[in-house]
Amino acid sequence: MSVYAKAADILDRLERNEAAVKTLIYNSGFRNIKQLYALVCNTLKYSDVLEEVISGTSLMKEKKVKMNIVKVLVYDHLFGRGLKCGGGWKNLIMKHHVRLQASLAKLKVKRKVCQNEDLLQKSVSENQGRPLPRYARVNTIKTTVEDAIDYLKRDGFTYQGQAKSLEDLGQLSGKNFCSDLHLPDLLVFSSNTDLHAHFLYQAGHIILQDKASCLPAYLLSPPPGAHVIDACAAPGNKTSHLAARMSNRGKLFAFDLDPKRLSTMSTLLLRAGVTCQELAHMDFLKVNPQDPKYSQVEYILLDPSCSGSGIVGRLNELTDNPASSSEERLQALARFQQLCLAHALRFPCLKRLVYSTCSLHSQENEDVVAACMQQHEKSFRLVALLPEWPERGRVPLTQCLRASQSKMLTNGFFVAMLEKKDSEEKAQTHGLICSPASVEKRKMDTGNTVSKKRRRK
Ligand SMILES: C[S@@+](CC[C@H](N)C(=O)[O-])C[C@H]1O[C@@H](n2cnc3c(N)ncnc32)[C@H](O)[C@@H]1O
Repeated sequence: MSVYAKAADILDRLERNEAAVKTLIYNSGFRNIKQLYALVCNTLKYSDVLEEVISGTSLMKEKKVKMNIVKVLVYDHLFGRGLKCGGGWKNLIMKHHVRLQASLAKLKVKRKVCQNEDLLQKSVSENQGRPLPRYARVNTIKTTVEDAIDYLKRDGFTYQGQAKSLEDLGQLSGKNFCSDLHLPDLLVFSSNTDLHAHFLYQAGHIILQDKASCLPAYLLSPPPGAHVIDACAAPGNKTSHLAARMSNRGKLFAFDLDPKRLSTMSTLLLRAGVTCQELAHMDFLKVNPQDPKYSQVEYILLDPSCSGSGIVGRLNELTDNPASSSEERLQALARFQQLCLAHALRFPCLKRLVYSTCSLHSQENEDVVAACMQQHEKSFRLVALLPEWPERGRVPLTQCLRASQSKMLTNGFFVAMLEKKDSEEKAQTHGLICSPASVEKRKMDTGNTVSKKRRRK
């Protein structure tokens, strides 16, 4: 039986509640379990998207076709690796190819997204448990926080002032909104607020960005006029945030390997009024740190590809499978992340670097940073970040920050900041690091073993 027939059969059985997905797959007797697992799980994740796309065509009016076989075929055709079959099924899909593409494009316009993945996240997150508040970062290149608040008030929203606790964020309802308690340019709305059609978003005055993903540029905090690298930049929310921190002055070199994501990024930066960027379709690992072009680069933001396990609504129970977060895959990602981090530290004038992921796995977070620090501890220190942020990196790396849905009402996230030891400009000057007293207190609270070792020395 082909993988498509097998996957459709498993979807039928799931609908009949015959067993859990993993059980059905492992008991299927199919030779390539990994391939089958990926196809079934991805079809499930895209299920409502697929149904809507298919309903925009006359595919289901064809004789003897059933929904689940059509779903797996359309999944692979539109979102997967392309159909790996011939004969009747391929002919069927190809006959409806143009309609399918048109229906997909229509759905993207309707949901106001550019990427297939965004379609997925939106559809999945809408069906998930406790919803997160909605965050909007005020784009200070185009407006001020005060003007954005005034505009929203005139538009029927009720401003509640600055939040005093995380509970204030979780309790927002209706058209109430507030300023965030940690990040100064961030406004917080109730979970059912959709600002995609709002003038402030359409005009680039606000950027709809999860709170945790605002941390890297906020913490790196390059001053106006600085030379900065955004190493893995697309689709560019953090790039536009960096530009705002730089008051749109200086040089912002942004690299990405994916041309489609880069083109989305150009649109996003244009809307945000960013002009200090220089985008390059390039492998960051091949960017030469000795190139005179980068001789003044003092700040690097490194937000490399990761497992994405922190994204709320990714159906973690499904993605926790051999195809997506196997130890093998995590190790490959961690190797790539380590290479990027080591490469970034080769830029001769680097003063400060922020490393971030939207992963929950310590293999991609603390382990990557700890391995790098072992190699570079003579020249770089790990900066202890935001004393008021309660969720910390896992011991011993409590200088770093973590964020999670349950504790911080954000997507799962990790941030570390490395600073050159002889750097004249200290993060302290930006008020972004812990005072010595609060670091000491946290060391005592967490039993920071690194600090203990240092003390022993
Ligand atoms: C987590 S995403 C970055 C998100 C982005 N920082 C933002 O906030 O919008 C990781 C990006 O790294 C890019 N990437 C992966 N490998 C790369 C490499 N070797 N060089 C440059 N970019 C790379 C991917 O195409 C992807 O767009």
